[in-house]
Amino acid sequence: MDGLGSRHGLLHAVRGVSFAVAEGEVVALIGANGAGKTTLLRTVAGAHPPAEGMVSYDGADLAGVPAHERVRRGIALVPEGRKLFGELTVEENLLVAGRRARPGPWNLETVLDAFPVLRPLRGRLAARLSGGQQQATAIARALMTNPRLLLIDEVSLGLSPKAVDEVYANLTVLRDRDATVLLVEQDLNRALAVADRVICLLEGSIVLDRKTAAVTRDEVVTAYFGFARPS
Ligand SMILES: Nc1ncnc2c1ncn2[C@@H]1O[C@H](COP(=O)(O)OP(=O)(O)OP(=O)(O)O)[C@@H](O)[C@H]1O
Repeated sequence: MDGLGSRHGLLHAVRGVSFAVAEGEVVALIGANGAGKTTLLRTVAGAHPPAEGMVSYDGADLAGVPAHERVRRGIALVPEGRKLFGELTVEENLLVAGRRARPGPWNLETVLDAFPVLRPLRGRLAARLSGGQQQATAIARALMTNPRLLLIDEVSLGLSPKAVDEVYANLTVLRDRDATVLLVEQDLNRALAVADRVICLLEGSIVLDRKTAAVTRDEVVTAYFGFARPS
């Protein structure tokens, strides 16, 4: 994306954001509450209109391309709150997403192989899952579309530590399979552990964009809060 900005009315939630995600890269987007992470992800997915700048994908400007067409081109969003169909089973949620899937390696069987925690739950109503199981189902559902870019909002928000461990085990599987992922994570340690690169937003702008191997936790914390902590 290049010079991307998004607004909520008068509020300039995302300002002049430029970065590219390379194929096979896992990028963690971090920042304090209200930094603009969700708005940025939704703008990339086509769920929120940009106010300026552009999102390009595969060399094409996505201006005016609706969200469903972005899914067809390979951009899948796992939204905040997961948004599963509560009255459908896990398997039905996955199959609905797979109905108009792009060709690719992911189908019901390969997704259940990758996320074995879901196999015994496939007949359970989504509304009856725990938070961690719902997040795993939401990520699995996005995979069913065979995305080339997976956007995951608030990976661990509201989950127990054990559930977060399980979801991150699934993400590690994806990373090892060279999936391209842009995820939003509040938990710095988790973000730094799973991502190849970390981007920190502060009040809508990028204040840090580095490979995780080349950044210290202190540098990330300073960028996150916008100032260095007194020692
Ligand atoms: N629908 C909306 N209407 C008005 N303002 C909004 C709306 N959604 C978000 N905002 C505002 O836009 C700014 C950025 O919000 P956003 O949700 O993108 O941040 P975030 O970094 O994802 O934060 P959080 O971790 O709290 O979700 C915040 O000031 C927020 O209050």
